[in-house]
Amino acid sequence: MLVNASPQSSPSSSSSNPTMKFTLAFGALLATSAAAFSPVANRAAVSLVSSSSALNSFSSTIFEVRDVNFADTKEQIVKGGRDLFPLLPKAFEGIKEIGVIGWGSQAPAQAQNLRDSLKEAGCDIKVRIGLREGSSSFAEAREVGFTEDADTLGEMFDVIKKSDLVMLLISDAAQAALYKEVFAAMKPGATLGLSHGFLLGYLESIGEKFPEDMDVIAVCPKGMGPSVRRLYEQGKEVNGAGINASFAVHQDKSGKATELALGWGVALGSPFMFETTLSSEYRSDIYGERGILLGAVHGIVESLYRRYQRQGMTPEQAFIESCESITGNIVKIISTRGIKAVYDGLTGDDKEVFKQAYSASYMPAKEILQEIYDEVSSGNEIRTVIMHGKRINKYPVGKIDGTDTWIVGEKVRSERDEENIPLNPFTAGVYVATMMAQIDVLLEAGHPYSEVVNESVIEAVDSLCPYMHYRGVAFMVDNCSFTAKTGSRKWAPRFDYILDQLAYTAVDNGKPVNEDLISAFENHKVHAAVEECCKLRPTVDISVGSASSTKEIVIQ
Ligand SMILES: NC(=O)C1=CN([C@@H]2O[C@H](COP(=O)(O)OP(=O)(O)OC[C@H]3O[C@@H](n4cnc5c(N)ncnc54)[C@H](OP(=O)(O)O)[C@@H]3O)[C@@H](O)[C@H]2O)C=CC1
Ligand SMILES: CC[C@](O)(C(C)=O)C(=O)O
Ligand SMILES: [Mg+2]
Ligand SMILES: [Mg+2]
Repeated sequence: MLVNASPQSSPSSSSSNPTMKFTLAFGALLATSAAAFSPVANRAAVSLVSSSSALNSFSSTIFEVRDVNFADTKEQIVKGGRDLFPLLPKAFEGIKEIGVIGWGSQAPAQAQNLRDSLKEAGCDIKVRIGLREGSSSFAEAREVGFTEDADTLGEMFDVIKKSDLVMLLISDAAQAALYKEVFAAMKPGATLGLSHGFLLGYLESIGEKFPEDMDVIAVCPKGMGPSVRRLYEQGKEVNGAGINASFAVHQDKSGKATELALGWGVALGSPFMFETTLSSEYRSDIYGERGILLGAVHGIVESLYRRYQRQGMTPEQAFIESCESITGNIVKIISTRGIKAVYDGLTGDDKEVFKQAYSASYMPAKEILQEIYDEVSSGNEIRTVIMHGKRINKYPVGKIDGTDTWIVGEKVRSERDEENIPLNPFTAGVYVATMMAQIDVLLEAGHPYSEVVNESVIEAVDSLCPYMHYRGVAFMVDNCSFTAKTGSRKWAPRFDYILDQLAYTAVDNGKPVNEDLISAFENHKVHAAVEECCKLRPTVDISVGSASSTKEIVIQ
């Protein structure tokens, strides 16, 4: 968990004054025109890949590439499923050793899923874990069968040297600090595999690139590590249960990079894979986790919990009407029937309350969300994460569930009557407005529906909120990446304050409902896209409560 990843100490710095170089590079990034921050515009700028210079033009000779209509847009996807495991030997052709580097949230899940899937497919590929010397994670990796004796566990650079595919799953801040050594250790012809676009964002910010003689791919699960493992295990009973993943082919020297990326996604158990670029991925991912996935939902719950008590509810009832209403009712409706079903299910006064809350919350939430998107696109948020990595030894991340809200919440959870959790229409209006504002910012920036819906809807309802429901907010946030933990802690209070200060006061002062906003919501194209995405995966309630070989992080 601890990183010491300062740009100053980075071996990458070629300038005699690395701090200055870092600052100047970000300055240059900020000075670039707004158009260049659009993922579509940026695609051309960063793409070194001939075959995927435009999205939705990939092909595969191994997996079926399907056209789907997300709202009014045609996109290409590859559907996953265990029935495709027999195709894995072909997709992983030429790969004999896979090095999974790190043991945070993703690595335990991805390494175990890959090992199981490749074995089931009859592939003779070794999956080996690489960790920094002295890492406390050695013991945890051994517990699930990766051992030095079997030569499936070792020091990270030793593992990197032997691997044909290096899955770099150490924290993003550590990737930024160590990338030069990692590239230098990789053997000729090996592929670099990422689960995030962060490293590209960092390299661009300092005017550097990936070495041009290697394949660079990413498979980015749109859900936290424990859910990637748990749903994979459930997929043994329900074919196709899993976490969707985006994939990016950034460099394709071998001509085999797309097949390998798709094979990796299938082996993880993803119900479907959709194409992105590293640039589009890091913008949407870093943004989404600061928004409705983690930061915004935390801020919404805190602000509503206080509001409902001010209105006379007991702390327990206030928690039920805020947090429980979201995690135990609203997200379940969204997961099975879509966002609009929450609204369609309301009648009479409840519908009016929803409209008031929605109409008052949409713009304040969108203001913060747009600010987050701009901070990510400009490189500022990447810089925040790297600077946080530098401070972390002195100021470790603290617990976020020691407050009254979450202590009361623990009691409520222990006494919960799952069948009778209310759907509070005010809570629903605030939550849905924030989700819609997040969707609109991404669509306005040019992200494809597949990315927008996964990063704003499916991940929230299928992967993250179920953990907040059963284990509380800290469990949800702290099983996410270091990048996400940093951002959620930074932005949650901004949502809390702006909703309290602007949205709830507007309602209390009798501001009329903005009918244009409501009509835009009712007729939004995203509803059709959500419906289509949901058809592509079985509706499975994640078994968060059951025992599993999943690593789960609890900060003491
Ligand atoms: N969390 C998630 O669910 C998701 C994460 N991702 C991406 O996956 C990647 C991995 O993230 P995640 O699994 O969350 O892990 P974390 O961000 O929590 O990072 C933890 C891992 O990084 C290692 N690490 C930290 N500093 C160093 C260092 N200086 N040298 C070597 N290793 C170091 C830790 O080692 P040690 O074990 O020794 O402490 C640990 O294994 C990131 O790119 C992230 O953005 C993508 C999708 C979802
Ligand atoms: C939502 C957080 C995440 O992006 C994720 C689980 O996908 C992360 O960085 O952990
Ligand atoms: Mg993330
Ligand atoms: Mg993510």
